[in-house]
Amino acid sequence: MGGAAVALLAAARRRPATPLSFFLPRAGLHEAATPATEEEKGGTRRRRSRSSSSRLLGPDIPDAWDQPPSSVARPPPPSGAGVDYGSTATIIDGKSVAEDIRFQITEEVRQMKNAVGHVPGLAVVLVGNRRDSQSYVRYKIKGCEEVGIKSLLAELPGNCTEDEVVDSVSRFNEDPSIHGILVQLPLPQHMDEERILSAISLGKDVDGFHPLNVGNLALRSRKPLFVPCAAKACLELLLQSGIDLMGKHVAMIGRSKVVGLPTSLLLQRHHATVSIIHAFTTNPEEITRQSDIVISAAGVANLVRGSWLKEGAVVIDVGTNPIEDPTSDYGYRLTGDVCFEEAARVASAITPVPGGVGPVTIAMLLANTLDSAKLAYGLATEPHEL
Ligand SMILES: NC(=O)C1=CN([C@@H]2O[C@H](COP(=O)(O)OP(=O)(O)OC[C@H]3O[C@@H](n4cnc5c(N)ncnc54)[C@H](OP(=O)(O)O)[C@@H]3O)[C@@H](O)[C@H]2O)C=CC1
Ligand SMILES: Nc1nc(=O)c2c([nH]1)NC[C@@H]1CN(c3ccc(C(=O)N[C@@H](CCC(=O)O)C(=O)O)cc3)C=[N+]21
Repeated sequence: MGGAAVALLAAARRRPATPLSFFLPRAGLHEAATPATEEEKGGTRRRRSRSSSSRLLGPDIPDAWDQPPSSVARPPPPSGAGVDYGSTATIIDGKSVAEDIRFQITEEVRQMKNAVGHVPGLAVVLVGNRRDSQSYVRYKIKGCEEVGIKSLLAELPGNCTEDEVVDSVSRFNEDPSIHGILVQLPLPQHMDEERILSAISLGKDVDGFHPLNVGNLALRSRKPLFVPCAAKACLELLLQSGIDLMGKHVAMIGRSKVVGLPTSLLLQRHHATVSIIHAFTTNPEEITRQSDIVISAAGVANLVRGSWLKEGAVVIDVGTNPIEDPTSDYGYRLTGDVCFEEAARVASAITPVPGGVGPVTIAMLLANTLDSAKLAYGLATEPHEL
């Protein structure tokens, strides 16, 4: 049986800059299934890209570690209304990439059901009632439904105890129909995130946040069972866009466990030269301006301006930031870390928000869950190549 999305990474690694050919014959089907975006409907269709935390400083670390400079949203750039930005960048279509991955997963789930009589199972643990977390969990469950993966949701109140969360994780650890467990982050402040994430059985850690999976991702001689989904999504979008990473200079903005750290590690496994920018970095613009690829996961709207980019750079915008928008039904809309209109004038390719990294992150969660089930049912003997 062919690998899931992860196998794509492997294929692309062997043949860098080569389009991922087994997706291509489905172009017709894809066109039929994908409704036109608002932009496309408006007749301004852009080119699609189809070609394809541990204490590092020891115990005497200053308190300042926990008090980064305030990272509030930057003031928005001047309104772009009516201005011709002369955008030339290829828009990397994450929705379409995600759809292709889900198609492949659906087929593999069907084959699994025929072969062993079981489908993969994902359990999601949601603590508290943050609206953004509830939405993200909904997307994950909807994604499971679309590809035939069984999903279970454990919802706990925000004032529950840490032990109750660990108990919930333990029950899923023991359930043989569950192959992936995801604890939605952030957890309420009174909880020890590290303890809860470490309670997830290594073989079911489809988020890839277990310290052993993170450590194995960092070590060249080792292979993690699972790589965090947002990191895989960034790599997938770059590789599917035909971008060869070997020797490329990548600026990674953010160093969190969820995005920045694993992405920087995965990029190094693909032989990129990685500069990590964080809240204490004094010269972020200088670093990004020297970079062939800029990946931003700071959670700060409008952080990356057009002037931060080298001509022709590739921009992957992971940031998903709600900003007030009285014209929207909900009173807010999502925007990335990158000032899109400015960046699109300078970059050669860029991911939009929404519709860029996000949908691919969800698809990667489904891929990791499928991979876990394959290992559990003896349909694969070791993790995919990264
Ligand atoms: N599209 C997707 O699939 C996903 C999107 N996201 C989005 O990505 C963004 C980041 O998420 P996450 O990593 O969980 O967030 P965290 O808040 O955990 O991490 C943010 C990182 O950005 C750094 N940072 C903050 N402000 C600045 C700044 N002004 N300049 C440079 N670096 C800065 C921080 O530095 P320091 O370490 O010094 O504090 C930190 O390393 C959010 O918008 C989130 O919603 C997240 C996951 C998936
Ligand atoms: N244990 C855990 N694992 C995670 O992977 C994890 C997490 N906790 N906590 C929160 C962050 C955030 N995250 C996103 C996933 C998908 C979209 C996504 O699909 N975004 C859509 C927008 C959807 C909309 O319109 O609301 C898009 O960009 O097109 C966004 C953000 C995963 N995270």
